[in-house]
Amino acid sequence: MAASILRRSLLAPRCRAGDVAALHSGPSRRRAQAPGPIASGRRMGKSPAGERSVAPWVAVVGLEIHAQISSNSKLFSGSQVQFAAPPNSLVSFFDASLPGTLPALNRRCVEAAVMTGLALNCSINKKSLFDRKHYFYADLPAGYQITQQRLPVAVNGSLSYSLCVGGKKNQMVTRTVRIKQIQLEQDSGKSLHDDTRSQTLIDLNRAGVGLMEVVMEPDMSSGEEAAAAVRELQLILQTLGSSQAIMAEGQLRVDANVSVHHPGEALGVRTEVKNINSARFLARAIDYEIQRQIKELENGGTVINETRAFDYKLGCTIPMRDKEGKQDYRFMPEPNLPPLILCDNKSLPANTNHQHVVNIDWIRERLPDLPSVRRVKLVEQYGILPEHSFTLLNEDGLMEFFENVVRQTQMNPKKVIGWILNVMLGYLKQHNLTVQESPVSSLFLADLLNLLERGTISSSAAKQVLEELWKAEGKTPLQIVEEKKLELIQDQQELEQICQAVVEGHQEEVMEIKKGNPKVLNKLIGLVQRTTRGRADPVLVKQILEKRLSQ
Ligand SMILES: Nc1ncnc2c1ncn2[C@@H]1O[C@H](COP(=O)(O)OP(=O)(O)OP(=O)(O)O)[C@@H](O)[C@H]1O
Ligand SMILES: [Mg+2]
Ligand SMILES: [Mg+2]
Repeated sequence: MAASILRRSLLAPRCRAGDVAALHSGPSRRRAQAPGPIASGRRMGKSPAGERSVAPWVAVVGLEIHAQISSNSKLFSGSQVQFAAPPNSLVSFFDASLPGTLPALNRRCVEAAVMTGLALNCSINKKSLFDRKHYFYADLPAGYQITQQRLPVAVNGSLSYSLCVGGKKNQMVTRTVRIKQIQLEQDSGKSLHDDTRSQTLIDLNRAGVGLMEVVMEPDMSSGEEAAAAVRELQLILQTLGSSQAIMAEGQLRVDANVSVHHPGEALGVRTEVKNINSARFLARAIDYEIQRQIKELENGGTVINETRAFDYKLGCTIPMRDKEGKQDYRFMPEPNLPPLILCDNKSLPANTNHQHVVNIDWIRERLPDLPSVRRVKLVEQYGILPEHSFTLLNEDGLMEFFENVVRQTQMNPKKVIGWILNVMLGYLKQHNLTVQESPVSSLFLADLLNLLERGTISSSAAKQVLEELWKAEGKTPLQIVEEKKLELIQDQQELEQICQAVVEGHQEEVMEIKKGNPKVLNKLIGLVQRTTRGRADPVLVKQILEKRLSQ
């Protein structure tokens, strides 16, 4: 069984995200608990029954995530930070490394890193240091990046994330990945390759922008887990406001370190897939890389410690030529920046100007509710399912939309969530719209649900009204109901007549019901609704038909 799973996955030209995860066993695990095995074909000799036993592989994944700090200016200079500005329009002398320029640390960036560290359960170092990391690249004018290598601002944290598992993906499990450290560092510039002129142009707008590098311990074991962890981190950063974390704008870039080994043996050699800026591609890149390494090792080859890139068009990883071999970064202390000293309530010097210190406790007291807390509150407050609370938070603006509707309608939140997730979200996805772009406002949806709740319209009529509301012509739900005459028919006599006509015209169905097949009744109810364009009161219709058919 295990071997057959392996064969299938090795033969598949591309890994499907989830193939590997499906082979893992066990709940959340720390590193001491080895990640679940992946079936492999490594021959281990014959078992007593004469079958060849197979040693499984274990995949190990560790992420380094660069999050662009949400700040108006850069980490060490006053230049503005702005996406898609004209090239080289946001560059100070310091960003261009002109001699004689000096770094001046941006307080906002320090606060963002402390806030993020606290939200990720890290210890915040009251003293941290800046270092120079040297490498030569055209978009790094100084020849080094200022980072925190020896003593970063935050260490030893953890991040809990949830994902769906099981054959039908209907079971949610929560796992934890340890955070090794969070360091402050500068971003580099951007190289723009002009193939037609065989030129490379440099844009330094991004050079010196503040980044937080979040380094995770190698506690994960599949692309799916990594994608779920990154999504949770993204939500946390956005909740804190420490990074906008928009992946499509390069504000959250992930390097995925991947290795495989046999259980009980030392961790394998890792490769590093660089600069992935989509959760979906991250999952695909990791799962591809795991299978590639297993295949390589099973064919007698070796895995080399190299950096690779993910080609999303081909769905595979390829070696990067620019950083082959082990690089010597010649780390050295940054001589132009003193140690970064933070304080807390206890160590706050007397008579200090608050502008001149960063107080960890002050930041801790002002942390907003994190996504995990918000989800629990949503479940408790509205009685919705935990998995629905995930969807509400995962879709940008959906939770606010839901809460606005709930505030303005008498409908039970448990019913409202169905309309939001099944009807609204389905429509938005189908038309590739964000919640903010929804043609139907929360107020109009609430009005519509109120009409339904009060029994003014049926649920099928409500769907028709929604169809009209998508057109965004400014008409209120009530106006649409009146114009299209969609009010619920509750007149007993009128409904009796319609039901009678349906019964008379469908004698075969009537016989079926009388023979004891009650399901056919729904067909007759459906026919009444078709005649009335969904306006008949379904409760009354059912009563009338049941009475008529029992005679
Ligand atoms: N055997 C392994 N398999 C998979 N991942 C690993 C393994 N060993 C370490 N890692 C992961 O590799 C990453 C190492 O990141 P770190 O920033 O410490 O070093 P680096 O990659 O050498 O530096 P750089 O910041 O220059 O990329 C961590 O995320 C860690 O979890
Ligand atoms: Mg790193
Ligand atoms: Mg790395």
